[in-house]
Amino acid sequence: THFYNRRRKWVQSVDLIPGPPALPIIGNSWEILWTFKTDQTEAISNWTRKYGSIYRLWLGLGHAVVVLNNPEDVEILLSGSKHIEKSNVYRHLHPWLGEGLLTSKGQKWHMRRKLITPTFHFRILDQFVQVFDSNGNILVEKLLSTNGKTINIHDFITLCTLDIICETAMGTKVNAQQDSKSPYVSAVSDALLSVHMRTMQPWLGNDWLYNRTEGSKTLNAALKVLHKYSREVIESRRQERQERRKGSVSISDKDLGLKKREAFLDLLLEASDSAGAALSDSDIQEEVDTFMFGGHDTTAAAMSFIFYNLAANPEVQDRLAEEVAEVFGASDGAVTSQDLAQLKYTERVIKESLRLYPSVPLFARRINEELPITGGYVIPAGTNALIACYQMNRNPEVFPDPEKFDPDRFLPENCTGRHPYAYIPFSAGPRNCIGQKFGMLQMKSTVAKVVRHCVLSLPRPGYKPVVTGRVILRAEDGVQLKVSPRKMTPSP
Ligand code: HEM
Repeated sequence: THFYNRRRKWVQSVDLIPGPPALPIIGNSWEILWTFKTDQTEAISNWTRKYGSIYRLWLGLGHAVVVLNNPEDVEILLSGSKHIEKSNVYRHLHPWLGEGLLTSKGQKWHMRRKLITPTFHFRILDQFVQVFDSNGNILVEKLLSTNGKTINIHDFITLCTLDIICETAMGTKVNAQQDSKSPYVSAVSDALLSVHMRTMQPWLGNDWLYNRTEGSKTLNAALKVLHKYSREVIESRRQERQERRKGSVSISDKDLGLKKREAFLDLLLEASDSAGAALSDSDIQEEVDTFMFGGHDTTAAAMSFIFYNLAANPEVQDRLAEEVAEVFGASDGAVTSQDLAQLKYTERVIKESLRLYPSVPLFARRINEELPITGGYVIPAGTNALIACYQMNRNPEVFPDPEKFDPDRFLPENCTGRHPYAYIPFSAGPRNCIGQKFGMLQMKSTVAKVVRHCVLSLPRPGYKPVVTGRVILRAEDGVQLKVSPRKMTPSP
């Protein structure tokens, strides 16, 4: 009776928050599954239009989630250090990422975040600019070799961002752009798809059921390849460091370029040695796998949509091309982070594209202690709070005419007065995206490189990719575009 009364009180406190009528046991999940097929984005957009800035959903089997769309509430949740635990859905990532930065909690997360933050210092990011640049050159070459045929540009960009993250996170080259059929590249794509599909089918949250599916077998096979690769890289790097300390290693000239640059992995090994917080190889593996996961699919999705927006808005593409020509002139010399810092319009284009197509459309926190928010509402302990970034970014009160692609929304003068939590594609507060600066720098470099050499156009007038909310925002059939060479303006 005691349990029943407590449960009843809890259900009542959740139901003080408005929301769609829910069926017994399956709650509102049927609406996602039947009415909206597998697209949570559409479902949440509909509910947001109907219920506004806060509403609750029953996800089935008594699980409740509170969706927050009001920047003030989002700030209350994210700015403090109390509610930093991720929601249960993130456990689908555990088989791949273990308890790395993205999925860990409590003391472990605090300790790791402190240890890893300095590895993203801008001086360290500077040394990656050359990696962005050289991989951008290969991307341009690959894009131009399509000779104006309609392509799914997302496939090309994913291989490029995978090459970049391997080189910067592990200091190794998988040459994905040159060898897209390699077992490593296929394993990344299989693992991503399996995780995406599991999150779309709530009943597969049950491990017993999931372990009997084909998806689980594909995931396990892919993880074997991925984990073996990162484990071997870590082992050999640790050994190399030890030998170097003993002064017995000689590096060939060919390797020198790659070795001189410290990858995140080297910095983690360094930090682990010097901070006295020795991390085991499997601790380091969790973090390296986390960078691999968080650091390439997000930027690939973002850039696919940026290129779509540029193709759909030729005047924006021309203006961006002008800026790139101004900064780089006819020079084909090495790009520096100072050059990239001058690309202000490019930066606004990226921000505006992330507004309409945020790579992480939803993120969620576990509420362990009741949280009072605005309007007299209280989010009860034992629920999850969901930040619906995709929907917040299309709120017409914050972004008038929200479907319009207008990079000037991010001119400094147009940002004044906008609530700082109204636009947070990289999340905000102590548990925000640690790779934000890295991601922005990489996107600026690649977008500028592509627009400098290519003209992007739509496959047919009025084409618009159909988005589907998975863990990372995707276009249903990829992002279809045509690429042709851009005539360089002759230097004066
Ligand atoms: C367009 C690019 C990117 C976007 C939009 C993005 C977005 C986000 C968001 C929204 C979160 C918070 C997720 C949550 O609360 O569950 C996050 C966390 C994280 N991101 Fe990114 N990200 C991007 C690029 C990157 C890159 C390039 C890296 C690594 C090199 C990275 C590594 C991480 C990590 C490790 C976390 C977890 C941080 C923590 O919990 O302490 N991200 N990202």
